[in-house]
Amino acid sequence: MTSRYPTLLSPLDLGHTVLRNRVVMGSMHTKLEDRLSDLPKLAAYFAERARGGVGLMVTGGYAPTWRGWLAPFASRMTTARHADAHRVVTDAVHEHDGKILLQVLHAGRYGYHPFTQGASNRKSPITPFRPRAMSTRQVERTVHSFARAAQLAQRAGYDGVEIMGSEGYLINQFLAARTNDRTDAWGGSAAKRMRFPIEVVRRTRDLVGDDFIIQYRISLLDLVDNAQSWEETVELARELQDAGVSLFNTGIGWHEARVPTIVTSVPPGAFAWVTGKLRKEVTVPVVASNRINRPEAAEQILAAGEADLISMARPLLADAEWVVKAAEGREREIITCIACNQACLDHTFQNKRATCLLNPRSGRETELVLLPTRTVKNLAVVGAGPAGLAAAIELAGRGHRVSLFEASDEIGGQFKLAARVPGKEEFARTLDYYRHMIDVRGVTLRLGTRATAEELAGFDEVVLATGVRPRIPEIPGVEHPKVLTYQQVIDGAPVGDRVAVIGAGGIGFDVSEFLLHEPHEPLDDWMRRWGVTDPETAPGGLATKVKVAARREVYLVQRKTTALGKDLGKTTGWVHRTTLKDSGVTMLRGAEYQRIDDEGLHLTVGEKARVLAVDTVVLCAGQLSVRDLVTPLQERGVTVHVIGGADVAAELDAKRAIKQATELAASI
Ligand SMILES: Cc1cc2nc3c(=O)[nH]c(=O)nc-3n(C[C@H](O)[C@H](O)[C@H](O)COP(=O)(O)OP(=O)(O)OC[C@H]3O[C@@H](n4cnc5c(N)ncnc54)[C@H](O)[C@@H]3O)c2cc1C
Ligand SMILES: Cc1cc2nc3c(=O)[nH]c(=O)nc-3n(C[C@H](O)[C@H](O)[C@H](O)COP(=O)(O)O)c2cc1C
Ligand code: SF4
Repeated sequence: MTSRYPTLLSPLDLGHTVLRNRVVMGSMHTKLEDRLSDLPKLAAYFAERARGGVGLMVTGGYAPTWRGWLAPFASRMTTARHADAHRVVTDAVHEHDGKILLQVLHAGRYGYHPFTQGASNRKSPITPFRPRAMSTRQVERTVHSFARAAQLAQRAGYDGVEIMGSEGYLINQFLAARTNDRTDAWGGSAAKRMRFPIEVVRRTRDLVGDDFIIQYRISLLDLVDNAQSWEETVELARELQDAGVSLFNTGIGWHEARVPTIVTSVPPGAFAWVTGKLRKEVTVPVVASNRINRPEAAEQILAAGEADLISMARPLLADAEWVVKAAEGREREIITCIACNQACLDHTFQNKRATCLLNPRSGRETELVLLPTRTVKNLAVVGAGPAGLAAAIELAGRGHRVSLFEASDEIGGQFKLAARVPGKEEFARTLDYYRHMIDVRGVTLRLGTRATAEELAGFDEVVLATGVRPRIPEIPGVEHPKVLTYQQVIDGAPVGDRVAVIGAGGIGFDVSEFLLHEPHEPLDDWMRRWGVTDPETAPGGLATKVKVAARREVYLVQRKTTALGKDLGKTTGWVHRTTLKDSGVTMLRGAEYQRIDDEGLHLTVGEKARVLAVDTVVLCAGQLSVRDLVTPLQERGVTVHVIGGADVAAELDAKRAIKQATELAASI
């Protein structure tokens, strides 16, 4: 059978070694790196991906000195003891013919601790700690520490290292005038600012010899002011190549940049063009990165000559078998990363282990194990939202006989609504995956069937995943025809030009986006809206933002006095807030609702009475669990498990729903 992905799945000869395909698993700090005692779990995590066919993997960032830590006691590679402990990881990967690089990352002023050092003492806007400027001697020692970390990685059995030169960490802090005001040999001109990474690579190559991969993650778009020009980036790349780099990986945007680079609303493949620009300037292979999650897209980027390899970080967190599924023509079985960040990057910021919303086994390979069942049961799952879908396919995967009841004529529940929100279009892939897996695993799907206690009583056990319904707040006039629930709006009910959205949780934000913008925004429009441009025309690729005309006048209102959107994800909330602000949405907090009538929504904000003269009021005021089958089933003596929104009606919590479903499936 000829592959649909001839380039993606073709080997790449690096001279001293051959990569079995063009798929790179990008670096992700999962928190399993931080303690040596967790390395067997990290080994299992990488082993699954090596078994799944990934060509080359990169670990999360390891600091080359303790001052270079991302956070106190985070991962570092500084002693022979560390190196020897890593054998378990490299052996596990090699056993499955994979290859793995250790990422060396010095956080510089991004270190979240009081002992940070930087090229200068300029504080970053995203951490509370002011770094100390390194002395000339400290700079030299730090250069050596990078090379020493690489040497230790070699001792540990790694196939190479990735040197982290992007996202605003120490290396960028040397490269950019905005963070380097040194007057010694390491600053003062573009050439002197480049010296640090060039020396790092040169000394690393000297210590590790020729037969060891040095991948350098180069910042192609800094997306901050006073950053590198494209000429400087090209000059740097050429110097690094001469110093011994084997491959270039792409880095996009410093962490302090106010341009989204990895969230769902970033169009897939958004930055491949800039990797393509670099590819024309160097002779070593280059890797495209960020928001590439499907095999067709990866193949297209390679076929267009924009890159030699494709990095996927979160997509391979979501599905360890991504490569083998693509190779075998089982694309619809791929759990496609939807770039929600909810269980990966948001966890990192909460100091929790990274996993995946869609795949709770990820990062817990040795802990959440779904084995074939010894006692086949006849099970009913009620509700085909994320909780019921995950429960049904995982139970069937273990060998149980599963019937899945869904009252409506489509699967998806609330998640189906999410997929219609502009910027969340990819959520539809999740539903396609479940639709397909229902067939693959032989689940009996009964659409358009509202399950009753009588028919459910015949099953061995029942999983209730009946989800949530919108909560209707007690506001006089709430029954006025201009009032709609979020569900009615997203289902297509007519909405006027001026709208008040009651409730500024995740759904309130999403409904506002739904009312303001068209889905499937073209890449060019997205770039203009966020001020992303060709770095040849503006240093760092940062241009002035262009406003997009909003389709409606929207008021987003909440009772709470806290900032709107405060409870949205740490890594995604600011994107939603900025989008709505840029679209002219009026945000009101501390509102007391008085009534709704022909005039509009009457409220008081502080002591002041106001009328929002709107045509439509949309209720996004929370949800209630649907649990009407619990008692009738229990009265019949049926074993009932309640999961997902039916258990706890939390907003935007498919993560909890799917995790609970998968854990339940492992236990029945
Ligand atoms: C606009 C919007 C955006 C969202 N965005 C996100 C997001 O970005 N991230 C996130 O994590 N979450 C998001 N969510 C929330 C997420 O969709 C829910 O947390 C999730 O769907 C809850 O899953 P569930 O399976 O428990 O319930 P539901 O999705 O409510 O599904 C329950 C299903 O049960 C069916 N049912 C009920 N009673 C019966 C019965 N007696 N017989 C048969 N079927 C029955 C219903 O028809 C429904 O299909 C969003 C929700 C909305 C509305
Ligand atoms: C949980 C998490 C941790 C990450 N840690 C690192 C890291 O340690 N070093 C690094 O270079 N990039 C890190 N990244 C960024 C990824 O390498 C990658 O650039 C980003 O996720 C976008 O690519 P993707 O869409 O393929 O996931 C991390 C990303 C996530 C989600
Ligand atoms: S949690 Fe969301 S962003 Fe992270 S890997 Fe899973 S689907 Fe992708």
